[in-house]
Amino acid sequence: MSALIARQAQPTLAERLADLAVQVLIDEADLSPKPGLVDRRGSGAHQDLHLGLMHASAQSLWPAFAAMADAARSEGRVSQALRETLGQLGRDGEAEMLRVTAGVNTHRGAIWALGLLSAAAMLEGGASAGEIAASAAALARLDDPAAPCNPDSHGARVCRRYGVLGAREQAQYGFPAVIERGLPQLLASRRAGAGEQNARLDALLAIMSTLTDTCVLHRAGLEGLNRMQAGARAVLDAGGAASLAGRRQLRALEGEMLSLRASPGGAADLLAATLFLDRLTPSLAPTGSY
Ligand SMILES: CC(C)(COP(=O)(O)OP(=O)(O)OC[C@H]1O[C@@H](n2cnc3c(N)ncnc32)[C@H](O[C@H]2O[C@H](COP(=O)(O)OP(=O)(O)OP(=O)(O)O)[C@@H](O)[C@H]2O)[C@@H]1O)[C@@H](O)C(=O)NCCC(=O)NCCS
Ligand SMILES: Nc1ncnc2[nH]cnc12
Repeated sequence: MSALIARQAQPTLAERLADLAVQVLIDEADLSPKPGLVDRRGSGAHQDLHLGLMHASAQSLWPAFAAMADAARSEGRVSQALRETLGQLGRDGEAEMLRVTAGVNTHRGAIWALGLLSAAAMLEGGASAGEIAASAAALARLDDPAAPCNPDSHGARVCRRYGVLGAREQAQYGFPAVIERGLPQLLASRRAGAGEQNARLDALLAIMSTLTDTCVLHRAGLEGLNRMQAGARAVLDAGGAASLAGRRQLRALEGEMLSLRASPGGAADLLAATLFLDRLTPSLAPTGSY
């Protein structure tokens, strides 16, 4: 093989970021047992979702993530022009997702979070998770005049009704659910020897314990949100997913979520964002690999 062909076969950084974004979506979907969510065991609280659809949806988003990271490479800094390009690419990604899933919303929140983080990771090569999240926040705070205002999205409706902050603000504040909850818990549970799957479940529960997840509010109201947060805290207080007592609490939480039809889709997206930053930070160096 000629040197030229060998060089062309090397994935670009934008392609590696897209690989990683898709991989963490698949890892999130596969992680089991997750309360109320689609996982390897089944569809959780959903009628129209299943694991194969989550995988197909994740794969369909690769071009959108690669294009967002590539746009950030071309622009080289946080700017209004980059924000507008990302908005268009995000909407194109959503359209492709809806085409592949025949209209089911599988990953709208994930496109938002991982799209911004992929672009920010490209801008902030070699930076810490907090710095990448801060750069994503700066992008999210810029207005996108071309964004269609949808006052009837589930998120917009419950934010108005309950006066809470949703996916938009989570990004604008620098992903506190990821930086202050998910990532520290993932690292702490790993350090305590929980095992990788249990550490990821603990990270999800840490996010659920404080997040105003608009998916849960939309389906189960404030009572559902309070029960989700308290139930997730109870699992962690009992020793986490790796402990027998924690598993008992996790089963109880799952029963409650299913009886309320509640699904923490926003927390699931932020777990994917946690896994993205976790795997990205040590590997952004030019020689690193995912
Ligand atoms: C700014 C946007 C995020 C749009 O926000 P908005 O709140 O108006 O819209 P929603 O349609 O509600 O989408 C927000 C999704 O974000 C996830 N989420 C929820 N709470 C939080 C939170 N506190 N923090 C972070 N993320 C959160 C959640 O996504 C997951 O749930 C989806 C399923 O939800 P839903 O459709 O409600 O599903 P069901 O209950 O199953 O419906 P029914 O069965 O009852 O019908 C699933 O997709 C998960 O991903 C929320 O859904 C942003 O999207 C935007 O403006 N995009 C435009 C493009 C752009 O500018 N992009 C920039 C670069 S990427
Ligand atoms: N595993 C999952 N189940 C249901 N909704 C989701 N949204 C993102 N991940 C999800």
